Amino acid sequence: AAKRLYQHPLSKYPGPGLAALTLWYKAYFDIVKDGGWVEHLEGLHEIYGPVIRIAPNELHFSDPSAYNDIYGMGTQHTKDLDMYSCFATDLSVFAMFDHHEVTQRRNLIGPFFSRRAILKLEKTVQDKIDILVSRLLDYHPTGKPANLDLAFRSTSLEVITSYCFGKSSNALDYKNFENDILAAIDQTLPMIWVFRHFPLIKSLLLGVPECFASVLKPSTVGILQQRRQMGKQIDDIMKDPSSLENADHETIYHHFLTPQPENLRLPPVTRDWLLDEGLYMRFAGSDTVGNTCTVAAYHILANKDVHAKLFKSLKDAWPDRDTPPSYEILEKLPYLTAVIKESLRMAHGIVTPLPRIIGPMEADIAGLVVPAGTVVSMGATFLHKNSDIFPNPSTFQPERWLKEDSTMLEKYLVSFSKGPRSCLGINLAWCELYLILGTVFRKLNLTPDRPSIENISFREYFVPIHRGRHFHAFVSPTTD
Ligand code: HEM
Repeated sequence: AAKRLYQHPLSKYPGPGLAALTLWYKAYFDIVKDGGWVEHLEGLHEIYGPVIRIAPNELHFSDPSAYNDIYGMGTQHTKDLDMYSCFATDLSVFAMFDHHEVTQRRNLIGPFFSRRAILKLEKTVQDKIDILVSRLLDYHPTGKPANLDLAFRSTSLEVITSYCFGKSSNALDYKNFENDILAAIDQTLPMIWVFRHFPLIKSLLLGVPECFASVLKPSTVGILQQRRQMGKQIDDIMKDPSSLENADHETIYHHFLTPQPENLRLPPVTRDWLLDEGLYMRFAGSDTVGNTCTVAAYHILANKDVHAKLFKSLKDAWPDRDTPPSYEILEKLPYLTAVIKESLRMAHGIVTPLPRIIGPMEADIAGLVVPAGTVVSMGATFLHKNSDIFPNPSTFQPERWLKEDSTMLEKYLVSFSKGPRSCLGINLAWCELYLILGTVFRKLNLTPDRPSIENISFREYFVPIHRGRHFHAFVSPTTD
């Protein structure tokens, strides 16, 4: 213990003594304080300053310049598998750490999510959003409020499932948007910190047949069912790849199963790889977009001026309700763009600081020389809530993105992270955000039933899990 405290290369960094001694310090906030680590970390930075030793071998930074040093273009620090393996999708690109393999895999998947590819499949996305709008309008005659949280997450789940797999998840067809896949995510997500700190529990619970899991830990049954269902889909495709010819559009399976040029020397396609990739993509593509839309709707509806301005700019660009403009027209609307950027800033994307292992050499992070092998991170919330960069950070102000010098702010908007491991789905995400928020706020009048900051404050489980009751609103059509 004395060695860790006084002779370790990180001994000179400030932080709680217990954190320097043991990983259980963090585990306590993750598990016992129920996703309370980031909130605690904010308090630690107020006490100890911009760099803290948060575990025996880990530093967390809050100095804005650290973000680029850790994650920016040209960095080669690897992902820390101690954290990334808690998602049980070890073979997906998301959990890969070898720099060379990551580049190969990203080059393989990247074109499927390129802007060109997204523009080609814009109609798939718009069709799903039209279903969302019509499902929300079903609430109008009932006088009951709709659960917007589930409605948005179901939409993004449906988009990613159709886009990637060429199959509908039917997520939008369920009563009150309560579908099995989101239920499985909601039940399993709060387990990730248990899986992280007790990897044996993960192997045990995810390795047993569903019938045993239902006895051991019923909340993991959903995820096992999802694995089984997606596994079956993959088996069918691998058995008969020609079945892909019937799909309406290109899917990730087309992409993965198309023979790659010899010189890429990619490892052979396996069922386990396709399964991990598919499961991760469905998770990455659903909650992130859905949460951002919920945060956007909450703030737009809480700010009458913002709502009025947004509606006016949408109506000017989209005079006839029944003739929607294309994504390329919507993305040119300055006010809608500012609303989306501000929503991304306040929703944060992924709220857990993303851990990287310094290497292969020591590195300069925010002016400090950090030894190779050290785990470092900086959470997006620490940039997004920095009042020197974003004055009044807890106020929703799309206008901050419309000022002359606002392009300067872009580099501090890190919801999609930056650099070699930044979000692969960013083009799809932007397209969805424009089409969902544009369509919903052009076509619907929403009135929150019980707005409260609880609806969007969060517990940190990689993505934010909003506290309290989901955000609900009464729905009626706009008349002009
Ligand atoms: C508003 C929506 C989204 C946000 C805020 C977001 C955010 C992020 C962030 C912060 C990362 C980096 C994670 C890390 O370093 O561990 C990431 C990675 C990733 N995202 Fe997204 N994402 C969004 C939507 C999507 C969508 C729609 C997809 C489509 C499938 C997607 C696919 C991925 C993938 C595959 C990675 C892993 C990349 C890698 O590890 O190299 N994301 N995303």
